[in-house]
Amino acid sequence: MTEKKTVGIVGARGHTGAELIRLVAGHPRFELAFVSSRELDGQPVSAHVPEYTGGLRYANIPAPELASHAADACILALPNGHAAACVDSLVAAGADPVIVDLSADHRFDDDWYYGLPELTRNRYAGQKHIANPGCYASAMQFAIAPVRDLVDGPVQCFGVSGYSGAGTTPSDRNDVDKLRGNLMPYALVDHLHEREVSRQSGLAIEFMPHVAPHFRGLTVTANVHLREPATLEAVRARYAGRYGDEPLLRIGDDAPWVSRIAGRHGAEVGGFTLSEDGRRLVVVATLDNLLKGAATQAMQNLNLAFGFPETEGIPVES
Ligand SMILES: NC(=O)C1=CN([C@@H]2O[C@H](COP(=O)(O)OP(=O)(O)OC[C@H]3O[C@@H](n4cnc5c(N)ncnc54)[C@H](OP(=O)(O)O)[C@@H]3O)[C@@H](O)[C@H]2O)C=CC1
Ligand SMILES: CC(=O)N[C@@H](CCC(=O)OP(=O)(O)O)C(=O)O
Repeated sequence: MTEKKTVGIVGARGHTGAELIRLVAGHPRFELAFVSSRELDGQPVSAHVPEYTGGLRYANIPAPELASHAADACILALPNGHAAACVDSLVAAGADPVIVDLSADHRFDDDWYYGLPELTRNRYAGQKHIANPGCYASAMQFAIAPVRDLVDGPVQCFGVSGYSGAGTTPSDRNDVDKLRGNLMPYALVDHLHEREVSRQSGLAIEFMPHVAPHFRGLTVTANVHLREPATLEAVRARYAGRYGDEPLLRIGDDAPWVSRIAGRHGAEVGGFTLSEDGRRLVVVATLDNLLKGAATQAMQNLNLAFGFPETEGIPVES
């Protein structure tokens, strides 16, 4: 086996950071170079992520010092607005790792590759700067892409996420007391993922997100008006044609349930329902926001960037 490629994770204490540590620890061709966290500075990684059995400790690495920690790839798992300082510091120092940014900071930047592998891998041309898509944005795009050319008018998407989607910085959206027995609507127009999917798909998206009391996993119900009447057979054939060979996408006749996707690496699309006139299609997509909505996708992107099989190191269910 050739030498492993080294990966640094910035923002490694967070929900997605922990999933990334697990994935890198279990990968045959990557190993951790550093994991940064201010709060866990000095603590052994294995004390927080038992799947990692090496001796590495978290380190507080401020952005200006990032370039002094060599790595073949650097994953940024920081809150929105913090990626630029890290990228600038790496570029200024002449370090040129593959950078995968989990935040939204580069999803609207044409100089960065937008890495939603199942839909954009044919646009990958060796870019070393990769913007990882948003979690809801991934589910919405999986729900809509196979019928994109049939869409008439805006697509409405109703989304419900587990509260891990809101990160670890305390807010109403990850406050378990306020969420108990509750469903919390927020950002009902102009959510960032509404803009992200509109930009990527070229369609008008109307997205209404909610956060629920469960920890992980999200569901999106997309309401798609069609230019011409369709049949269920034709709709199913389109989704099967588009996703049938995708190891991380599963298509089902029944609507997928969020409780069944939590902790799993793929996404599910199903529940195809047509109005009587065949002009209104409803589709449901679920995924684990921390995995296919974040860390798993980042690992697919890293594999792609290093020329490894795209799902290497990702537990794929048959
Ligand atoms: N959660 C999710 O479902 C998804 C999240 N994302 C995106 O991924 C990124 C990470 O999300 P998530 O893991 O949930 O976030 P968390 O809030 O769980 O973790 C954020 C991490 O960043 C560090 N951090 C926080 N503030 C700062 C700061 N000012 N300067 C430096 N480090 C900081 C924190 O660690 P410490 O304080 O120890 O340094 C922590 O390790 C975000 O951009 C998010 O939008 C994308 C898709 C899905
Ligand atoms: C429940 C919840 O709050 N979810 C987050 C989405 C998480 C995500 O994908 O965030 P970024 O686009 O910021 O990377 C939100 O709606 O902002």
